[in-house]
Amino acid sequence: MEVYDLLVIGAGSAGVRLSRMAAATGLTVAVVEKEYLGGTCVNVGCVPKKLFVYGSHVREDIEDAAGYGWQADSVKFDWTVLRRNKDNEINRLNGVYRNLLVNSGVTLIEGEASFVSSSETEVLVKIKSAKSPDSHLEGGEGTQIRAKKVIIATGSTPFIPRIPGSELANTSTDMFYLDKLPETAIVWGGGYIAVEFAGILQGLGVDTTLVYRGELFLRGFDEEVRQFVKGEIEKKGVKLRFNENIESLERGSGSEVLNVQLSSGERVCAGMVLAATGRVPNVKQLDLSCVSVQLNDKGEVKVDQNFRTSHPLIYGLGDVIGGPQLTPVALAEAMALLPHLTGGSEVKVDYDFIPTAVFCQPNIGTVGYSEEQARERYGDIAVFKSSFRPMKHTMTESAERTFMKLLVDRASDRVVGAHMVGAEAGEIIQGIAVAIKAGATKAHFDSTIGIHPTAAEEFVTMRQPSN
Ligand SMILES: Cc1cc2nc3c(=O)[nH]c(=O)nc-3n(C[C@H](O)[C@H](O)[C@H](O)COP(=O)(O)OP(=O)(O)OC[C@H]3O[C@@H](n4cnc5c(N)ncnc54)[C@H](O)[C@@H]3O)c2cc1C
Ligand SMILES: NC(=O)c1ccc[n+]([C@@H]2O[C@H](COP(=O)([O-])OP(=O)(O)OC[C@H]3O[C@@H](n4cnc5c(N)ncnc54)[C@H](O)[C@@H]3O)[C@@H](O)[C@H]2O)c1
Repeated sequence: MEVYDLLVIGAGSAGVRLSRMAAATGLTVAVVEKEYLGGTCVNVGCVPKKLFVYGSHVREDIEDAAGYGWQADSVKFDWTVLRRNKDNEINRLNGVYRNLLVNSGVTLIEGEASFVSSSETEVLVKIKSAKSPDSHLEGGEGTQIRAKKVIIATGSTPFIPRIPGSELANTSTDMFYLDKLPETAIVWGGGYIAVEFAGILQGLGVDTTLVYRGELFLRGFDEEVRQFVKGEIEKKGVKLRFNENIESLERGSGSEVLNVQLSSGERVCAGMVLAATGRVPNVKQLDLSCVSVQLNDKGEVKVDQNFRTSHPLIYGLGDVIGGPQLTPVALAEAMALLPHLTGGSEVKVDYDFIPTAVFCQPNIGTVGYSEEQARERYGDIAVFKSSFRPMKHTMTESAERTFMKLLVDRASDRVVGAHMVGAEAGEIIQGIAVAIKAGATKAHFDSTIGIHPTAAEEFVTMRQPSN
């Protein structure tokens, strides 16, 4: 039996990047994948989600067109077309990932991996599920693989709180494969997935209510951003119920409707409940106890700063080790681990100033500290902000507004946070993130000439602090 230099478990964002980069250095690499190439991001995450966001926004684009003289009298939406075109695009991407791996010389193994045992020099892994008949992948039921090093890159999976009837709830994964859309939906949760899917569903014509147990959703984001987003989402027609939770679900007799018991005592009906209540690391099927890999108190694979687990030959990367659950972070971790495996010069992942976007409608783009965090860290903070009607909507009926905010450490003049809620906020904040990461000061922002007429130019023209 061949002994691979490296066996990667999981062909998601982290696993694919690591395996092909490692194979390019001449190591013999195998990757085991149980479900789909590209992992969560490509199949049931970032990519199809963003396609759905685009799809759902078309409704507003059509409404806005009237202000510019375009008449669209007969407008119809067909979910099956959106879903099918999305599926085709994801299939295309699966093929791209397959080619990337194969062309890099990586051996693809289809199946679910679990640990068997280890010695001082090798780890033994077995493949549980059988290979599908039309698969071009190697492996199959009972295959055992030996490797000098193993990488756990198994990602995470949706978590649904245990309540009576929780099996009736859908997860974000289910949302990508629905046969039809319901007329009404309750989105349960207040994080990224909840606000993104509330926007998608409402935009596609589903009467949507978001139920969140806390005071205000998007915990951890800048308080004013959260308040602003609340207002904007409400304008789009999503009903927001905060300080509310779901206690049980029950199928209504003879109907497709669910009866939903809320913590306030009210009982409501919905065609669907989407549990957007967080994710848990994929570790259950790995039989980690066979190799004494330890988990932390959140059930994530515990690693040191070089991504090594408690076992010297086993490493962890991406969602399964906790930290920010974002694809670019998983990729950065893979690139930082590579030199440890290949003897290259050290690369560290810098977890400060990671930019992120929430693809609610309008988008949030953010980098650096919230005002609350910045005050705690730096003390004296100058706050620059602006809220305005975007130029596009001076000619439409839309009431959508844009919000921007810069936070400056008064002692050093360094910009330590930039936040935006508005169209293409993610696109705009990516550029600002480079400046902030490079240590740009407010003086640098002020001396940068704007691009006119854009919304983004506001970031270099805010002169008067609000405090
Ligand atoms: C709905 C949704 C939207 C998202 N949107 C964004 C976004 O817009 N931007 C962003 O940056 N991030 C987004 N994310 C997060 C992003 O998808 C993850 O952070 C990223 O995919 C993590 O990569 P990973 O390699 O750690 O894990 P994954 O991509 O999940 O890959 C893990 C792979 O391991 C496989 N696997 C698991 N166990 C085994 C086993 N025992 N044997 C073999 N294979 C196994 C899985 O099938 C999977 O393919 C989103 C997530 C979700 C759920
Ligand atoms: N645009 C993006 O980059 C993007 C998009 C989607 C997801 N993601 C990543 O995926 C991760 C997971 O997303 P998510 O939205 O599922 O998780 P999350 O952690 O962001 O939000 C989970 C929500 O569920 C609520 N919740 C948890 N347990 C609950 C319970 N028992 N009862 C009621 N409510 C409960 C929490 O209060 C929280 O509001 C995110 O943290 C993010 O890193 C990123």
